[in-house]
Amino acid sequence: MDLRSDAVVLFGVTGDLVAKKLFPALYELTRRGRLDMPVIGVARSRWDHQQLLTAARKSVLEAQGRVDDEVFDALARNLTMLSGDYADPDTYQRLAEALSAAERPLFYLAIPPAVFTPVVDGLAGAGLAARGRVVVEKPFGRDLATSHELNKALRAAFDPERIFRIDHYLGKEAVEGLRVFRFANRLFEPLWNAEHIANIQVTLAEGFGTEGRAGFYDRVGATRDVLQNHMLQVVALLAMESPADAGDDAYRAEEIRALGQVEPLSPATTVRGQYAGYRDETGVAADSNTETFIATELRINSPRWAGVPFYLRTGKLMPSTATEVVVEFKTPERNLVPGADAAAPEPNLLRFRLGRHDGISLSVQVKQPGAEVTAVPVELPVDFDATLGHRREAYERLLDDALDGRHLRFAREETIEQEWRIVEPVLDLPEPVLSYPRGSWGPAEAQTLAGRWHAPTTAH
Ligand SMILES: NC(=O)C1=CN([C@@H]2O[C@H](COP(=O)(O)OP(=O)(O)OC[C@H]3O[C@@H](n4cnc5c(N)ncnc54)[C@H](OP(=O)(O)O)[C@@H]3O)[C@@H](O)[C@H]2O)C=CC1
Ligand SMILES: O=C1O[C@H](COP(=O)(O)O)[C@@H](O)[C@H](O)[C@H]1O
Repeated sequence: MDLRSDAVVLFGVTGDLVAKKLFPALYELTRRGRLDMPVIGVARSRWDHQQLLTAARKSVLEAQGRVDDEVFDALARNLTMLSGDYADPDTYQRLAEALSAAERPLFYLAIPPAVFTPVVDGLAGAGLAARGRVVVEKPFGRDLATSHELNKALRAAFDPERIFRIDHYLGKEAVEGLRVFRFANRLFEPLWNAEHIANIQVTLAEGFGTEGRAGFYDRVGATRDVLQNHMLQVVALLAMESPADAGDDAYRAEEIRALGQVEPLSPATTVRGQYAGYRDETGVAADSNTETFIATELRINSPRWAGVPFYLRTGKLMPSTATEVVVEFKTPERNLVPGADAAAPEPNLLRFRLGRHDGISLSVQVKQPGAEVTAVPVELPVDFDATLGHRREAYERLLDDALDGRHLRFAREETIEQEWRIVEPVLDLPEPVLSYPRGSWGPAEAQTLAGRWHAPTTAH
């Protein structure tokens, strides 16, 4: 492993991501003795030191419900603020002075994608890129062509080994756990194919709207925000073949191969929606055609998945907040035991809950009590919090990894390129988005796409 970084620079320290995820991650790393180094917050806003500390404390309090003063004071001693314009070379000169004692700073770009390249250029101009690592947030570019351009700009400034492309779903224990479920259980592997699986559904539902990020969101939309990255990453883990060995490179190679077999999405089997009232939000264009919801059907050209649709849907202001995969198995070849009301028995459903209350459940048929022999589904649930105890948050794990120069849980360039290739046909479609009521599962047209969507079981 490479030497650990010895300073952190957070570009966009006044922003939503830092408030929601990065301050709590820094606090937790401090608690565990993993962050005794300078942390410099950079922004255009002219925050003083006290404003920075107030924001950091507030965000820890909101994330955890309490603040341990001893831990927070240790973090606060390392925090400093640097305000400046990203187009002004003076900003980077002042940063270079502040980092004069740091040999391996980590630069975290928690800023809108449009500013990634100017900041990378600024760091290179001040001689900071040569000895630093850079963490780039998603979405990585706006499409395949711009992701190539961004890679070019990053590679011109940073050694490839020092570039870390975040897809924070890779840092989630439950998402990483898909790999364990698939390859550490003999039970399901013989069934994991078109012969036994009817369809696979992935839902990333959010019960909230743009939460003050509408200006950013309106330029991005649901496809670029989460479908292109988080959801396709989950699909890759579900669909991949077993790797040649247990090494990380072998796993990543299989993921890339699986994505390479995914057909580009088709507008004909895609429904885009926008929640009612979205255009009235500050920062949203009055005639915005940005989708806050997308549902689509994905197909994989491989013997394992021939004829098996993967249905994906994501949206803001849905009935609940949940990220869930449902694997729907085919029903028995012969219908010997009817389900309720003499209908065919329900299919077995294997659910992976990947959100905050993560876990797994499997529905199986058991005998309905009574004189008749009929089937009724029951759930075999596992709740990870209750069974496995507390696990670290994704951003804490990823920040820790990046500080150590560990790439395992970061997205590869080829993965991101495949993801853009897959979504490209449904980006910026000219057809008007369909309006949907707040708190619904999107436009009516999306309801029939999957035949029958399985609603997530978690609401939190
Ligand atoms: N928020 C989230 O939940 C998540 C965000 N991300 C990604 O993280 C990155 C940051 O997201 P988020 O924090 O939500 O973004 P914000 O919209 O909150 O922006 C972050 C900061 O960037 C600065 N900024 C805004 N616009 C510009 C601009 N045009 N030029 C220069 N600076 C600007 C602002 O600070 P100031 O004006 O003070 O300089 C702002 O506080 C994005 O790439 C996003 O995709 C990824 C996962 C989740
Ligand atoms: O990257 C993003 O992800 C979050 C959802 O992440 P989760 O860990 O809460 O499931 C989403 O809300 C945000 O819009 C997007 O930028």
